[in-house]
Amino acid sequence: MGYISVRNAHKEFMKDGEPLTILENINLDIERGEFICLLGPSGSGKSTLLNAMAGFELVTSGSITIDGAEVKAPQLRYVTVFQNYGLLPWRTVESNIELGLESKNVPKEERPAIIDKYVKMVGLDHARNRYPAELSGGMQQRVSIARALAVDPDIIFMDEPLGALDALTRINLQDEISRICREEGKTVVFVTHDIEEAVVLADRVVVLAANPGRVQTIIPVNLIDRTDRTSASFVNIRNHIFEQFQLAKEDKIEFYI
Ligand SMILES: Nc1ncnc2c1ncn2[C@@H]1O[C@H](COP(=O)(O)OP(=O)(O)OP(=O)(O)O)[C@@H](O)[C@H]1O
Repeated sequence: MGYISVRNAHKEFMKDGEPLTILENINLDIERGEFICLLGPSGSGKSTLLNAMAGFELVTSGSITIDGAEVKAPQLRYVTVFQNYGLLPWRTVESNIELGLESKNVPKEERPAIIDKYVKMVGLDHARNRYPAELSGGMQQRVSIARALAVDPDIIFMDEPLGALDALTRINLQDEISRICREEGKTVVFVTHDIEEAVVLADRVVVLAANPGRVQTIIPVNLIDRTDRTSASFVNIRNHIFEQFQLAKEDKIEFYI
């Protein structure tokens, strides 16, 4: 059994008074320290699955456990980073990073050293006294990542955290997230619909198919240099995932007749 273990997970939402299956029979084991990307077309249930693992949603049947304990609600040991940064506009960069330390009741005298470490790690030392409105989108997302890391979570759940950023900022942050999360040995579950992003980040890519959301395939990514997006091995894996992604997008209705 994995550190995060999803067993026969099934999720229904009500639509027009009828139950609609969003996730069907999902089985997935994630090991401690693994970086997993959930990749799939729109509506394949990536966010629903992430939210169920993070405790924001309950599965309709089946189970999700973390370290052997059933997930029933969000916990302080796990943090979630969303696309919209979630920064408090009236607090500076430092003070936003401190937010998580406050909720974890880290003693006040220990906080400056922790904030200092993570503000530097995400390259915002020069902007530590600025307010969110004075930061670019990429800088704001760096703050939310620093805030997530600062509480030293066991698991970081990320739901398309780079979705709103321009291409260059996105590439830089992909490389940084990959480096930082590996250095810190974090277990990460990261939702994306960007194939290249998944190759850069993931130890394994879980490709989901839609209608209903289910696991199409799981592809390991064994790259020595993840930052070289032009290497033959990078392109090979990207193409392989692309093929699976295309298959996941095709209508599989014949299997249900
Ligand atoms: N709370 C809800 N109530 C009803 N239906 C929902 C709810 N949350 C999600 N859905 C439906 O579940 C399906 C899967 O949504 P989800 O956001 O998990 O997919 P996704 O793969 O993350 O999509 P995207 O890439 O577009 O964000 C969608 O059809 C969505 O409309």
